[in-house]
Amino acid sequence: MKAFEVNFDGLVGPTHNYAGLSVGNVASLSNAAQASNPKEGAKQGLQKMKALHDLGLKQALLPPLERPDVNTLRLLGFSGSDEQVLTKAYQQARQVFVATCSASSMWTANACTVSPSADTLDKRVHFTAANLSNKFHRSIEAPTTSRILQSIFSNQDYFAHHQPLPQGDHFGDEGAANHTRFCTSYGEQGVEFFVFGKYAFDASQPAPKTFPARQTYEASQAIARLHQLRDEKTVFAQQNPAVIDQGVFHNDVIAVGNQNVLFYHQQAFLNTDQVISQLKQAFGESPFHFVEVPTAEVSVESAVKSYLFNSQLVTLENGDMAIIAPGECHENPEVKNYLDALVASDTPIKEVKIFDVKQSMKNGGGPACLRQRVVLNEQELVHCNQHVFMSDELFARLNQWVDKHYRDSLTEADLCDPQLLVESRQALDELTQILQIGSVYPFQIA
Ligand SMILES: NCCC[C@H](NC(=O)CCC(=O)O)C(=O)O
Repeated sequence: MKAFEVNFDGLVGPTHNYAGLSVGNVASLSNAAQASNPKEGAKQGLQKMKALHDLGLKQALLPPLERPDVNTLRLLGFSGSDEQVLTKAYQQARQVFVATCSASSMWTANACTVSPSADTLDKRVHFTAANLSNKFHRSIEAPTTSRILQSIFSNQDYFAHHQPLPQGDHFGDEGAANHTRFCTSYGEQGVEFFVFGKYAFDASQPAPKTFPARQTYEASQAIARLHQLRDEKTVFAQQNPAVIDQGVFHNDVIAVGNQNVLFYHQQAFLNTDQVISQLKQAFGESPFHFVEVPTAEVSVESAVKSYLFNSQLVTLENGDMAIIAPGECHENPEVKNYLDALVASDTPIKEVKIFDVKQSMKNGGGPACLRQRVVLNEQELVHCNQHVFMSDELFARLNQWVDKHYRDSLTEADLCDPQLLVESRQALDELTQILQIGSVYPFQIA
């Protein structure tokens, strides 16, 4: 049966902000406390979604989470009216407060790991919302993310949902940012590739020294078990700890794959030769393209600054592949030269399309972070919520919705403005109606 890769982009939320919350993520720390522009952020994201839709790709979206997260603040002992909860938290525990305001749900690559039905033993599409244990501000995302995923993919004949892995460092799971699927065509059995940062239960193994390894080997193994993947079609690889210490906090900051192409930096993996031979063996006879970017042409520093590898690698209608890259890739001469040479060389990657997603980039999220890939066959496609799919009408409707509800400047002090909470809840309530996803937010189900 014919199958498609659907990109579910995260919509930038009405309280999009820069709080400097992610140690190990260079952009997040260096832009801390700058004023953000939620309206511009949402529109940049919508432009990218519309452009991919116009290219003939299947494009959908996931709504942002409610922030500030008043419920979490209540769990932490702040009480009274919602307004009082915000004020007390801001005054008494400012850093805790800003963590509950994070823009981070927009990076839907981290929302979950998805295994297409062609790869799973029960032939259902499997979803596990990521526990995002390594960062407090992200560890509070999973419950609402799960509700949203279950609402969009509700038919249990086709879709299986697992609970997030247990919280805590040992099973730290960052979702699809550390997971890639290779295949000849999307509907056929593929190879699932899990990249982890460290072994949680074996301290004798190599691990980064300065910055945290967010994804563990044991978490990746657990996801593969839950998703009923075949051993011979699953490959686990360790990220090079040295690049984690240079700001490569997820594998998707240093590698991206699509169909039979792995585009990666020379220093991405701990044992590259072994990774290549395991992937070849799991993939079988069909041709596989390893497009390795040498350090001599693009340094790790340039890769981290430009987010070259945090591009989307997509298959166009004519079968060629295109890189959907952030504008920063054309501002960096090393990276621009590399890309110019790449599209002229003999690989399936024939085009580079540049997008301005600066509002996201300032928090360390490029085009790849902004999307969750869900491979769906024709039947699965008709059994999921149709109202989250991009169309000319939805694009126009969401731009109007952003114009109506979003501010164009937000500072830390604004985040405890009770009026902002009211505005955001109105916006999200309306959004759930536009997307017809039912009541998913804590303020709707309390
Ligand atoms: N896949 C991209 C994720 C980026 C995300 N940034 C953040 O959470 C920064 C938020 C802030 O600093 O306000 C992270 O590091 O997990």
